[in-house]
Amino acid sequence: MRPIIAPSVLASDFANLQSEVEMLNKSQADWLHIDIMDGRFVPNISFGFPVMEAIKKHAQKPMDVHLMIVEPELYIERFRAAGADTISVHIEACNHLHRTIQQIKATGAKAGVAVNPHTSVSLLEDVIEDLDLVCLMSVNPGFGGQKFIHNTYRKIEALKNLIISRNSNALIEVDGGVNEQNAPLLLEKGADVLVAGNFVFSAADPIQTIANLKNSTK
Ligand SMILES: O=C(CO)[C@H](O)[C@H](O)COP(=O)(O)O
Repeated sequence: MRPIIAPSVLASDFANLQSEVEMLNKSQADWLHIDIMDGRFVPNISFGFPVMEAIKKHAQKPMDVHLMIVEPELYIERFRAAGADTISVHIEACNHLHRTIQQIKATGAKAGVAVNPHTSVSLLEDVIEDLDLVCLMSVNPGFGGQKFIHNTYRKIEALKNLIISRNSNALIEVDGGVNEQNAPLLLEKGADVLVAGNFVFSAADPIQTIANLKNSTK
């Protein structure tokens, strides 16, 4: 099966956000990946509800929202109201992960959990059946344009085994440093969703670059 491609709007030209979103509408992108950073969970601040709502006004594809914030449970309903179709919270930011996953599902959004490079996927063992998505961070979160962390391949395999053993429907998303070179091996290991920021938006032809990622084969 072809991968789901989710370009990260974080790497787009914010001064021309409408045309960037229209470009994604025309492209083979499946989802728009929306990175929310609070300056506390990660050492960077991206954007919040008004920008997300502006994106939603023009987007013709689902919004995949990655919350890099502390206490995400305080804002789940607002992100859903702002247009999130999938909401991922960080396992490292949740004291009551099971409750937060149920809270996301109660809004009607798909529920995801994001996992930092240092966090073992084995910690998802008791919630994997409840998840629609696991976002494996292949860079330390907070910034686009970083180098892909190689250990991610091993984590995809471990996560895939966990998903199969628990009969879970969770998709495996890889986020950070994804490009045309590493995409085939990511897919071979079991990735379903590829997030790409700089690789797409710095390309001379982003539409063609998205098509190339979409056509990556195992
Ligand atoms: O979550 C993120 C950063 O925390 C970004 O989505 C991720 O880094 C993608 O950007 P790039 O493809 O440029 O690495």
